[in-house]
Amino acid sequence: MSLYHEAAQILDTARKGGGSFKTIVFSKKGWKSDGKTLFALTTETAKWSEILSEVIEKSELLNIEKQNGIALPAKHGLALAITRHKARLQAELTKARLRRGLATIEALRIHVNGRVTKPSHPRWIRVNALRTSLAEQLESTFAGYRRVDDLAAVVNAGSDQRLIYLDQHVPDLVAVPADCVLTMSTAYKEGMLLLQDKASCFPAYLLNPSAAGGDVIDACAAPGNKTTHLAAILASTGERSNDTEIIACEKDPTRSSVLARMIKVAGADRTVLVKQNQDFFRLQPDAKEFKNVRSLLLDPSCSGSGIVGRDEGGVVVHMPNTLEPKENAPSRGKKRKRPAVSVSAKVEPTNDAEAEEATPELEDDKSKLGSRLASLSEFQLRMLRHAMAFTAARRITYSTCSIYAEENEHVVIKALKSEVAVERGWRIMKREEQVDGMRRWHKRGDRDAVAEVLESTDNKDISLDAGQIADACIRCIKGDDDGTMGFFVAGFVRDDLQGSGRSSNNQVIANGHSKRGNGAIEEEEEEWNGFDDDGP
Ligand SMILES: C[S@@+](CC[C@H](N)C(=O)[O-])C[C@H]1O[C@@H](n2cnc3c(N)ncnc32)[C@H](O)[C@@H]1O
Repeated sequence: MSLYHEAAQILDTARKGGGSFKTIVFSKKGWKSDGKTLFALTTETAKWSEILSEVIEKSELLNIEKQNGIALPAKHGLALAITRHKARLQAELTKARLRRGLATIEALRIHVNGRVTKPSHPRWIRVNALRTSLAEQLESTFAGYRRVDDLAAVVNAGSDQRLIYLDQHVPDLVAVPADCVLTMSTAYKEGMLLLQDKASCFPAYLLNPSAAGGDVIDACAAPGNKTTHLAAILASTGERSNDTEIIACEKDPTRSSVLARMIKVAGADRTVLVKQNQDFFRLQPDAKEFKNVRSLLLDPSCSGSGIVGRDEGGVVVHMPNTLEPKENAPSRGKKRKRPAVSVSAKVEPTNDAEAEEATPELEDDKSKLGSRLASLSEFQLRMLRHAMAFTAARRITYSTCSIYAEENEHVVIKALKSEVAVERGWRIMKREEQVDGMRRWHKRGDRDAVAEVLESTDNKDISLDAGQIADACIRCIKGDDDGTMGFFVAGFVRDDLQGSGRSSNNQVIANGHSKRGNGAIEEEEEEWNGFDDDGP
């Protein structure tokens, strides 16, 4: 039975946002079951989970089989419990099929598989203002597309429908059905179109670099989605002085060369100074080179928990409503030591030996996640404090593609309370101070998460309350109707600043040595295959 218990654990972890099935299954060693079998079983179960949940709910199986999931004495197999209710379950399956207007079980199977291959996510495309314009692309690449005013129409489009939705928050951003293949188009290959999730466009847009003037540092830049977006914003405002520079840092050597290539393909190399293999922490905030840095974009490594899993086609794991564990419900089984665990990992183990194994693994995963989040958030906070130390800086955005408050609201509050923030007068960028589209964006920070850290210590240096700070933070929720990945962004501003001079080099620095020359990186020309969204 360990296959089913292990699959249940994986489904439960995925349901709680713990990553894609592929990541959960293959990043862990020590499963008793074969990894490929586990992967196949969990993805199939997830696909069918909507139908299964409906059938289980309507058959009231869980009310009959106790409140807390299917609990079985050791002598029963799980199959026997299901067999006992076979007629009831079959009747509900038939009803579920008929509710969907499907004549046969084969048609239902095709329907389920069809839903999976069609993700509930549009394909977001940023039109790169450095190379083209939205109007130009609507008349060329998207000439055969029908414009719609409803994102849902794009998400639910059939595979042969060519629809386009112009985003209402971020300029130059469009959505098309996920199965529209644009990677073969000339516009894509020439860097006019960039595949970038809507949420991932928020940081550069919120930073609004022209508002502060001066140079901009992108501290964690590869593969370069946000760097090229910054460059495009500067170009489209028409306010860019020839001197304004974006300094893009990337620590990882492999990702550094990807960044350099993206900058070039996107046509941002006249504005962007790429610092390859550069650790942001090693930049001296008071160095002459950075005396004109007014804005910093921080998009550091994070848990990546907001990224929409691609391996299972955006499958959501559904659970029957009646399965929510009831805390005081009695558990079954003679020697059970813990309350029943119901399935998504909620089928109880059929014998006590398995119960002893299954539960600690769940606890172990939780504690592993906890320590991972603790070290990530410590690193993220250090990044923010370092950014706040740049002498002339007056705007910062901090973002993650994480769903966890530990990496988001908690980091924001700790940064606001830090010595450097207090000394230099950094405060949160209030909602009313944000650029139009971000001010209008409806999903804001988690007030309870803000309050948890804000109210735990002395707050004399923070004038806003938890509600105001949460409202200043921006969130995107993975898998909801907005069609974005899970994301978080907050802005920081500092008011009392004197201006200073500026530098004007377009150069590439590799391994700390600068190579001057039109910003171009001398490397062999490869065919441009573009980038997907940024990873964790
Ligand atoms: C979430 S990704 C950035 C995605 C990027 N902003 C984009 O939109 O395309 C984080 C990046 O930060 C880099 N990184 C991590 N620590 C760093 C450090 N100390 N200095 C500079 N880069 C760092 C990682 O190698 C990774 O490429």
